[in-house]
Amino acid sequence: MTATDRTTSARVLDGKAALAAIKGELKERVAALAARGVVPGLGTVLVGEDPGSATYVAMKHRDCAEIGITSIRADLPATATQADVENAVRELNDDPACTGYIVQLPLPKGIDTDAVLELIDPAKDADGLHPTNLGRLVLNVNAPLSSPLPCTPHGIVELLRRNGIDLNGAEIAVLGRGVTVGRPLGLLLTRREINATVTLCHTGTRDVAAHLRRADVVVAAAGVAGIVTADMVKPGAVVLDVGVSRVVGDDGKSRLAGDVAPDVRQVAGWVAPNPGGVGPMTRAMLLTNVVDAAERL
Ligand SMILES: Nc1nc2c(c(=O)[nH]1)N[C@@H](CN(C=O)c1ccc(C(=O)N[C@@H](CCC(=O)O)C(=O)O)cc1)CN2
Repeated sequence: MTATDRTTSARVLDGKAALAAIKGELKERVAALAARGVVPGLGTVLVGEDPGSATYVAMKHRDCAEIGITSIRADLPATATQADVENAVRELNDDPACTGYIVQLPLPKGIDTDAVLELIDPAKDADGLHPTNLGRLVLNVNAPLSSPLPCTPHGIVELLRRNGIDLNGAEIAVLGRGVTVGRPLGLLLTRREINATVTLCHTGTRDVAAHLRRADVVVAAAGVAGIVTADMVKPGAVVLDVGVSRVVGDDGKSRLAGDVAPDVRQVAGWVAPNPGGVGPMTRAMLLTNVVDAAERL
């Protein structure tokens, strides 16, 4: 199947089903590690009270419990200083029970995120966001990677692969240039083994719709509710909804909304919904990074 084979209504890229399958695969690898006396342990650093971040961290630890990964939590108050956050990172670097960890993003205003990420031991970087690991993603264009990949970009590629969608030669428009999704995704998709052509659209792009309409695959990671509408999508294209934002509905109630408008389903060949598409894959790839790192010990 190619990226733009036409179907009458969009088929669903089911991230929850893929997550369940990946958990089953990882459970076996964790059992094999246990036989070697290695227990993988995921650490998380959560700063502040953001309810979204708290939910994601809780889900990550629930996933770990299901497959036999130990959990280590460092929950800091919103008043935590740069030094407090950096100390939490140093403790996880030094903790032998922690084989991989993440700093949940975004960090509260006033915390220097780059400085915190740089302190992470690259061998324990379960998010693939340390400069060394991002550098390996840039440099190893033609070599198999043995370093962790950022979870959402890797999850997107894995979700497409598991659904038989071939990216070789595909035109892919990525909307959003953030450090957790858009920018590393562009780097990953242009690696030789994936071989896609990428247009990375952002707030400085003059005619976003024109770029999206040409694409076999659209990845919407702008964090602007409903920014991708049906008229911007080529019939039969694959559309992945990654961005999340909070909107106030007609009833005055606040709710979460993705970047992709509902009418896109009538035009697209495949849609990764939000929720239920790429989000669970982010968690699946985090678990994969933790197990990979433990296997390298
Ligand atoms: N350190 C990181 N911070 C953040 C990352 C990241 O990869 N590393 N990505 C996002 C948030 N994120 C992971 O932390 C994340 C997003 C969504 C989901 C998920 O499973 N979503 C579910 C719905 C969850 C719900 O009920 O609200 C879905 O889409 O079905 C997991 C993780 C920003 N920060």
